[in-house]
Amino acid sequence: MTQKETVRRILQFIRVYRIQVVLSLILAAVSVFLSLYIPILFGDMIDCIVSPQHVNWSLMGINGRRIFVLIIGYAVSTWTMNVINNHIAYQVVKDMRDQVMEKIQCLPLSYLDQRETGDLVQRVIGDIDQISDGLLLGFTQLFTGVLTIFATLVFMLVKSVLITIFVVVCTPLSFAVARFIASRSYRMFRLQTQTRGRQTGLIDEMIGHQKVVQAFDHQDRASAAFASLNDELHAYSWRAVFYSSLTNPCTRFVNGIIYAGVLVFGARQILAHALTIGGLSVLLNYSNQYMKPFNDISSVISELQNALACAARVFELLDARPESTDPAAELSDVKGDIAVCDVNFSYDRNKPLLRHINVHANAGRKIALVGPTGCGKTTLINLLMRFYDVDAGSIRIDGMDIRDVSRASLRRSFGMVLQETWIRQGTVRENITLGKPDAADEEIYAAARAAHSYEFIRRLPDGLDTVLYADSLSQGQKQLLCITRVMLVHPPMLILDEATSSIDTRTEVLVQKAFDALMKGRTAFVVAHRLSTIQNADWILVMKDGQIIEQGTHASLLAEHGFYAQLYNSQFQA
Ligand SMILES: Nc1ncnc2c1ncn2[C@@H]1O[C@H](COP(=O)(O)OP(=O)(O)OP(=O)(O)O)[C@@H](O)[C@H]1O
Repeated sequence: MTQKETVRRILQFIRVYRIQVVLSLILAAVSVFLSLYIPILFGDMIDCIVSPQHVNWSLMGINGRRIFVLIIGYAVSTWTMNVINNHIAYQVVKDMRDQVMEKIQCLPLSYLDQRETGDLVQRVIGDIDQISDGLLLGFTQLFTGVLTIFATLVFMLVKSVLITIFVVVCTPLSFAVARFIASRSYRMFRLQTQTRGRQTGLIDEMIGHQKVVQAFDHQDRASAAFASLNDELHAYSWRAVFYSSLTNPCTRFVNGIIYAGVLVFGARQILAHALTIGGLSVLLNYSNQYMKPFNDISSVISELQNALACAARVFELLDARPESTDPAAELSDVKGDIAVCDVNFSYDRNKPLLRHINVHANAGRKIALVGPTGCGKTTLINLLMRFYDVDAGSIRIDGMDIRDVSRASLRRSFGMVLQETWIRQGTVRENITLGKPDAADEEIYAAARAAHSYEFIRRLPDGLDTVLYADSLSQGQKQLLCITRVMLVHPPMLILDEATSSIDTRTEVLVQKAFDALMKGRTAFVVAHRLSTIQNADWILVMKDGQIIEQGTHASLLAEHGFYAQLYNSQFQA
């Protein structure tokens, strides 16, 4: 996305608040005008001192009162402008975040799968915050900065054309000096950071791998390398400090020269009666402040560049293609007859994964999927839930192609318990009733009893009202809670990813019992990691490299002495 396009998109978000934007711009103009007009009144006050013996007190009083009113006006306009700007930035960012969150809900899983979660979180939180900061600075500093520069020039021109030209001509000198020093100190600071990084790496290596260092008698060489890095660091640090501490005195020196020049030119104009002493004080004041908006703008520009880059990332997410449209037909009164007919699928067109998968699960049957890691078990589950669409073939439930019914009704018909248990922050009740928010306590308890979680829920300090956090429960308890959650909604079909590796034996027995209870009378696909738990499955599919290489019951597969028998024996022996 080009920068122009990004700016156009940001402006679309801002356009909604155009009244506030116009108000903010008017207030910015007022505050700039007042901030520049106040020095003129001070100049007029100086001119009230006609001679050491003669001061025009009445005019001074009038000007004093004017200054008082203008200062209050300046304070009020600046404050109001800041409040409005904050409001606009907050609202724009809120609208953006709402749109992004809405978008994430309707993105296909393939989009989310292909991206790092951290990167997406960064776009929603960090990038949008950066846009907010950029907008705020853009409104408050960029516009006022540009306006201040032009208004100062006009105000100066009115007072003295000659002095204005002098200040404008000398301004680049001050910039050149600041830039020269900044580029040198930046280079040194960068070298200093790099060297510090190398030094940290060396220390980490020496401490973290002390045994290896000693074993290879490497201490002396490591110490010498450390000392040389220390010398380098000292040299760079010294130069960095030297250059950076030069910035202030040098720019002050150049500004001082400009100031002195204005004074000399001004004195000559006073002698020629082309300027008053008050007028000169105004010009001195302006020349002193003329540089400030330039510095503000240069820092705002880098901030704005950053905000634009962040905005481009956010818009890229907003422009991602949503899931294909959903048919209106609903999957209802599901009996649970699942047929996977000659399905082919791949995440990457060049790497075929599932090939010619055929499975038929009659209603109420328990189908186990086994096979080595990466063979495609989870992928088949992803297709059943229509997180991805098949490339060829079809998946039918009670004879209906799952592409002809809404995704929501399809997913509602499946109960899913995955290895990665998802417990959200909230009470036990909120966690269990995720799929049925209006469930009565009796229903919840009945589900909990059936899922063997009743006992541990009862022992929690506030029972169903206990608030859960990420680490409140053990892995096994989390799994029991997830089973209870599914038990409560009575789905006709199940997808279970058996995870028993990090559960103690007693809880494992409970989880197994809970799974058995859950599966009673329901069609279930079980991804099995331990073959001991699926011996009673009605049908076992053995997958390898994206294909079903064997299928049958536990006994028939063992009798085949094939891959399953090999897997079973290896686990059994282990
Ligand atoms: N979202 C994805 N995008 C691209 N490739 C993927 C994606 N998910 C899985 N894969 C790849 O597809 C192959 C099958 O993965 P899958 O998760 O289905 O295997 P699995 O049999 O469930 O393995 P495990 O037992 O380890 O869970 C693997 O090579 C995996 O790297």
